[in-house]
Amino acid sequence: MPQLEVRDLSVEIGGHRILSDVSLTVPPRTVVGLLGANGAGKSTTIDGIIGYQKTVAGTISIDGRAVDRFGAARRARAGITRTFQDYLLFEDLTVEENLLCAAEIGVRKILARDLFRFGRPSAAALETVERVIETHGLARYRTSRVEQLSLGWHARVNLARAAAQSPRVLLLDEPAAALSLDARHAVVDTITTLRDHDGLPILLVEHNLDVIGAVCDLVYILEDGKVVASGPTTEVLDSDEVRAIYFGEQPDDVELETAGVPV
Ligand SMILES: Nc1ncnc2c1ncn2[C@@H]1O[C@H](COP(=O)(O)OP(=O)(O)OP(=O)(O)O)[C@@H](O)[C@H]1O
Repeated sequence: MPQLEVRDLSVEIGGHRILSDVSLTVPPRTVVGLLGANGAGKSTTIDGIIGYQKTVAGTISIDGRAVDRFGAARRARAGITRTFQDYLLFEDLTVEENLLCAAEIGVRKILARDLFRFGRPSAAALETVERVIETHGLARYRTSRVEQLSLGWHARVNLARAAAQSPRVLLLDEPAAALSLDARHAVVDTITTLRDHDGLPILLVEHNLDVIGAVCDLVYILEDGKVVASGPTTEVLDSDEVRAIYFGEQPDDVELETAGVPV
């Protein structure tokens, strides 16, 4: 089972240090929350891991295999898959077709732009799509165009599409942002399935503490581009130090609702 290891990752943008020596481990079958106030460096960490953001120092490995010298495309082929806060689904294609595109990319180790080269879907991709539809309860919407679906179902399809790519490591960037309570529950269900059924290591950037409490086994707290606390979720979130740093409030004076961003 794969594990993601990030050691001493540092990023500079325009001469400013944005991340300083960020280290984190995402074990298999584990959801690790990456938390912090706006501007703490969460998205930059994800961008650094996928190879989208140049790093000035640090190592990244999957299951002991270093990938930090790879470009973004090769890291994707090595199994690092991310989702975006903007879902970037193909709205005019069906759920099944969206999943098929992702599955084909995963099976053939190609980029999205190369999809048009292949006339017929591969048997392996079709099989993957069936598995994902079944696992993530998408059967009744398989032939619906994504544009016909509610925001909650967009969120589910977005996560299922990542699963269809057969990742070895999943990086989820605020999958529950701007969703209703019901839709957030759907996201929690889907992430739980990705962890328990697919056994994936999952790094989750999230602000909503209900979602964090429901799915994160471990959390890391970032502040000004540095890890300032880490450990089991309740232990970290309940510590006076983290409550003071992260919520900007005094101990015993904190309502655990949101972490700096409106629900
Ligand atoms: N391309 C860029 N140019 C200049 N500064 C940047 C750039 N990208 C990020 N930053 C800065 O780096 C810091 C970290 O940004 P980042 O987006 O990683 O934070 P975040 O924790 O993901 O915040 P949010 O929760 O708002 O998404 C911020 O101060 C941001 O302004």
